Amino acid sequence: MAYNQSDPSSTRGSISQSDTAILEVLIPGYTFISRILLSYLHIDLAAYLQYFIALALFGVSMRYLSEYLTQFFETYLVSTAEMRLDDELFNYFMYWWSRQRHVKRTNRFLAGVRTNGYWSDGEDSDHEDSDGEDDEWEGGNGSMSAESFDDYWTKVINRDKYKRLRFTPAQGRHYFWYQGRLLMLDRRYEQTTARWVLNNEKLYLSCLGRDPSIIHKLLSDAQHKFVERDGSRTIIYRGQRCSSGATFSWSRCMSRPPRPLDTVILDDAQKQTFLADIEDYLEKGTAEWYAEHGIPYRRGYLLSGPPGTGKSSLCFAVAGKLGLKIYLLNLSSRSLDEDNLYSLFSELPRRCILLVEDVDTSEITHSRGKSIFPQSAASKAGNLPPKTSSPDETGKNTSKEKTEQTGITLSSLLNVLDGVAASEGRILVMTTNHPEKLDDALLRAGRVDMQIEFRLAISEDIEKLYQSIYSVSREERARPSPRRETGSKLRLQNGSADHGDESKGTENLDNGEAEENKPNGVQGRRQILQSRIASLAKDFASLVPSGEFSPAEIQGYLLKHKDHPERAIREVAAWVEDEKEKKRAKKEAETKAKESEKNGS
Ligand SMILES: Nc1ncnc2c1ncn2[C@@H]1O[C@H](COP(=O)(O)OP(=O)(O)OP(=O)(O)O)[C@@H](O)[C@H]1O
Repeated sequence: MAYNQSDPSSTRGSISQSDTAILEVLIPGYTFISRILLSYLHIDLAAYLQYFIALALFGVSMRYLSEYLTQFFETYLVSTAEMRLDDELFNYFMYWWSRQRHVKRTNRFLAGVRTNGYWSDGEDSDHEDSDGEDDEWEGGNGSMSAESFDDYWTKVINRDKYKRLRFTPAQGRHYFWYQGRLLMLDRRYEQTTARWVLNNEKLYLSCLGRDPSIIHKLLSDAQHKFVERDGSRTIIYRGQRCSSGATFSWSRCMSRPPRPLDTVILDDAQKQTFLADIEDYLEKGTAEWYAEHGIPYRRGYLLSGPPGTGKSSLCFAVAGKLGLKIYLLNLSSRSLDEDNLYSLFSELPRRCILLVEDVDTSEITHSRGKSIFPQSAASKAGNLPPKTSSPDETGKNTSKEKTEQTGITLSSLLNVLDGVAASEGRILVMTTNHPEKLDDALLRAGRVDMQIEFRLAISEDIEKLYQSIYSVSREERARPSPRRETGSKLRLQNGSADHGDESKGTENLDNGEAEENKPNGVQGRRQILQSRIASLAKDFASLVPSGEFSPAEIQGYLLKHKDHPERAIREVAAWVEDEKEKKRAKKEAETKAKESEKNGS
């Protein structure tokens, strides 16, 4: 470029006016800056321009090169696993991570006290955090003096004040060693436009080399640690919107100790039939048998009966006995639509219990009056009560309205239950207080293969309930020492059921350690206690009318006297009268409300 002395712009260096204009576009303010530099510092920017351009080009090419090299490195020389927040693996990994020593040394972490996130799901946090503190409470001789309660309670309250701190890796990259290999964890929060998604997180776990086996090993180690922690607990999942916000998925909501089947009081034959049927269904070879006969491998049960009669308890106990996970589905969820329902069903594992509680509360399951399906086998056999009313008959609930209210229709539900694309291997358990409200199509054989009717407690059940509340537990009976004996709290009088003053001649097993050395030691005393309880149970059952109260109501009453079996007998007559009166009053109020509604309309 020629240097032109006559041109005033030539003072800006050996570039033409058009070049300056281009530079002005590329670097806004170039003319102004170059003039300032020239006037005050006598620096001609144009003289250095080629160096600046070369530097910029070098910078850009280095950036592209580094991006290319990083991409090349990550694609061909690094193995990476991606974990999503709504996948259980995310929890496994976080749990594993929290137990590693390097976590304590890391200087970037996310700290919080939230107990319902990641691995500490609901109840689990208690189970994980208690660290045997209950042992301290039940230690000693088992006597429950006011002082020992105060001590215990102070401890509990103090512990609850200080929620456990939880540390998880902060957003960004973390390097750590695992089995002699350097690994990298990258935690990222990804942007989402969905309003309801709070936390769209992902974890990326990488190792050097194209062989990802060390990652597989770590993840399987994490899974083992997590599953071992669960032990024999029954795990419960809930269908809910997943972190991406678009679909529904199953997320673990809690785990509970398994409930022994014999604590569910129900007609023995019914209980055994139910269990045997499920066992037969899960037996080796059954799936092949179904396939050979062209029958879809699915089984459905309907547990019906008044509230508080043990429907959910039976399902939970069976799941615990067979080690099955429970998947809870709420059909009334407004955000659940047909596609989500399909995706939830397709995600069900092969062996699990799909529990739909109170199925009648979702309007879509109600009878449509005139069923387009043939009458169910169960109804034909007379197992189901006749239908009393149909929402369609009143003209109030059309199928369109039902869809709008719940997001799914009966036909989509029927299709996921046993349509062509329906999942196989699961056990469907539906519970209801009103089987008569349910649509025939939902109850037809293939969808519901067995119905179990639960009843209000009859004398036999009442006796069993009493025994189960006051008897020494199985675990305690097996234990040689009476240290943790629940029975030790029982206040019983000598001799048979005595309805007198319990403070006189009260017998308990508080001094069990010393008693063990006596000829008729603790075991003998326990047997005596058991037979006393059995005889008291008969007395109790004779005072409670058969078939009037649910097991839940009786259990509720007994719990008020859980340490006083004889007092429970003494006061039961008054309780029965009181409850009857309440029920009468409630019924009257309902009848009046109905009548006034009738008169009003
Ligand atoms: N048959 C039973 N045997 C033992 N316990 C029972 C029984 N029925 C109810 N209970 C007790 O009553 C409580 C409620 O029981 P559960 O939830 O199983 O009743 P449900 O029939 O499912 O009630 P709902 O119809 O209202 O859902 C539980 O604490 C359970 O221990």
